[in-house]
Amino acid sequence: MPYVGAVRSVKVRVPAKINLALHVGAARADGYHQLSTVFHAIDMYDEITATATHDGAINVEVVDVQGQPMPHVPVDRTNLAVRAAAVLRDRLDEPDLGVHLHIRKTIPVAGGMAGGSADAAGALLACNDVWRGALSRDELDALAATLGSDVPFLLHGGNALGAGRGELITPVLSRSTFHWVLGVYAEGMSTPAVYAEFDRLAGGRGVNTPDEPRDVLAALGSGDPDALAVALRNDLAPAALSLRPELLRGIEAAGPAPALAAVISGSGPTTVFLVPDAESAELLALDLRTQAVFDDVLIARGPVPGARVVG
Ligand SMILES: C[C@@](CO)(OP(=O)(O)O)[C@H](O)COP(=O)(O)OP(=O)(O)OC[C@H]1O[C@@H](n2ccc(N)nc2=O)[C@H](O)[C@@H]1O
Ligand SMILES: Nc1ncnc2c1ncn2[C@@H]1O[C@H](COP(=O)(O)OP(=O)(O)O)[C@@H](O)[C@H]1O
Repeated sequence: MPYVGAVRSVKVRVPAKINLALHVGAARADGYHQLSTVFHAIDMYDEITATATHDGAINVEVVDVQGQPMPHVPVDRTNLAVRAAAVLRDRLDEPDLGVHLHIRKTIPVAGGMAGGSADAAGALLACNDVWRGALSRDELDALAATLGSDVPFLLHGGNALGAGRGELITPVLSRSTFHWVLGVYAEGMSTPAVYAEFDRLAGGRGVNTPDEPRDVLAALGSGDPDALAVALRNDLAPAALSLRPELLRGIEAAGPAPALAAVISGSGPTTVFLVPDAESAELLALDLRTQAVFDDVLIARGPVPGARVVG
């Protein structure tokens, strides 16, 4: 039965992620790499507003924090939020359902922080609500995994261990809030290109089963930022640096203090600095802005919950 009723809007807020550990195995037969990763959601959000329509069309408008259009983000059916709405509509078997999606982006595009995946997770949740689809969280999880390896985590948020290609997630508790400074670049990096460079550098020597990031899990359990600092690891970093050697300047920009550690997030290029507290974050951000190594410097903390309806 087609949806009939008053026009409704639902707004969803979805966080960015960073990878506290990204252990990468060899490429699988399906082309994906086996991962053992620890996802960590931070308080940097995209907002997705879904407004139900009755014309069977799914369209999207994407603006930045100032409300300006973002010409580099596709607005056709390749937009991950549009794909998410279409996949949900197929699952509901309601071809007449339509929706207008308005995305306000804060998460850097192609920055290794899963901005597109966040929008897909947000669109799933918003459309399920606005279309009164009533799919359960488990059913949304199954759809999320078909949209991208990072999408299930963005529905859940917090900290989670990611297995398989990253889509099989197990929540992990942490004892405290961690403070981060983010070095953001205007020019993003392609995730498939970074994985391909990882394969080229590995020369066929990649391990089949990446080891579990026990040090990161223990550091989350203890809540100790010093322990987390020595445990951070990203196996894709050499590949990202090989494709963009200038990222090294950013990694080294913080000097010995107050940053505890620096790591590239996911496939890059965003570089994240772990600091002991909020005051250190302000100090480091000021220093990095003065050095002008990055196009933008932001402060964040985590973990935070995943996709949530906010209005
Ligand atoms: C590297 C990571 C780390 O969390 O994040 P980003 O840097 O993209 O944010 C992820 O593995 C990215 O996940 P996601 O961006 O969802 O990737 P997908 O859409 O599933 O896949 C895009 C492409 O990335 C490669 N890919 C992705 C995941 C994986 N485990 N192995 C891969 O080889 C494949 O080439 C695939 O075709
Ligand atoms: N809603 C969206 N937001 C951002 N990028 C999107 C979106 N939909 C599709 N894309 C495409 O996905 C690519 C990867 O974007 P993103 O998810 O932000 O990066 P990453 O995989 O590094 O976390 C972009 O280059 C863009 O062309």
